[in-house]
Amino acid sequence: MSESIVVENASKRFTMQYTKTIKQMTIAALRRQPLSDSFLAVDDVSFTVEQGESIGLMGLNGSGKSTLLKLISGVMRPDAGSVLTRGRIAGLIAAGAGFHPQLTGRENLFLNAAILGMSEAETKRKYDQMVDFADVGKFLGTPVGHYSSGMAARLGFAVAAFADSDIFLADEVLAVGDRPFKRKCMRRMEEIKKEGRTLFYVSHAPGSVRKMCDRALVLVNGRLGFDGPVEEGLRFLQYDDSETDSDDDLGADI
Ligand SMILES: Nc1ncnc2c1ncn2[C@@H]1O[C@H](COP(=O)(O)OP(=O)(O)OP(=O)(O)O)[C@@H](O)[C@H]1O
Repeated sequence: MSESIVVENASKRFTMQYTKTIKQMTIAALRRQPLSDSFLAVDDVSFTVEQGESIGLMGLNGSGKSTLLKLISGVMRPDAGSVLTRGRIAGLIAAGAGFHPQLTGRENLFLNAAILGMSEAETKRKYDQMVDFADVGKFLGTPVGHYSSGMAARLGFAVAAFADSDIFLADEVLAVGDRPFKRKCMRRMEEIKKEGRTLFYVSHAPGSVRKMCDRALVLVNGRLGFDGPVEEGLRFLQYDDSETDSDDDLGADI
């Protein structure tokens, strides 16, 4: 096996600005209140993923999952440490990310495919599969700015899911999709996994992580609190099966 993702002591710091106007800054300075504060959204995180592994990235809201995914996808750079990836990366990090609101769904499909490194010929070859999967019907000719968040997610996921990639990242894409679409996404991710691609899947739903992933990473306030088997990760998180959310049975029905 070869290494697919190597994250070494990666940290990402964000700054929160408490004051916006000069007046607010002056008042804060006179009161000796801080003008801003910074914190580590990802704090000294290290792990290695082998090609073909399926990772479930879990953790409470605000624990740094999306930020870590952005570091892996290259959308953000770490302030310290390093993030190395091997091969092509595809995935959906946020619904509508990378879409141009004034371009139609069809135009955005070609644009997104090009951003993911697909040639025009490759996109044309996979066009029908992508359009079938997105299933946005007559809205394919409508500007994406008029799409609902679920529709934008469908189109984004469809392009990413059929692009050739070595690493597939999925962050909360399933959060905005309706139930049949979520099920379809889960089935497609199963296929992606079987194709030997590395899967990095952010989820709060134990059922789908159990079904999809062979390893769990759990972030706690930006730090890697757990790295190991999924069941142990769920126990670490203290996720109780009796209070599973509505997405959970999706893991069982695919
Ligand atoms: N661009 C940014 N600027 C400042 N703070 C940010 C930025 N992006 C995220 N944060 C903050 O960093 C922390 C981690 O956010 P992140 O979105 O990575 O968490 P998460 O684990 O994905 O949360 P959730 O489960 O709610 O999606 C949060 O406190 C968030 O407010």
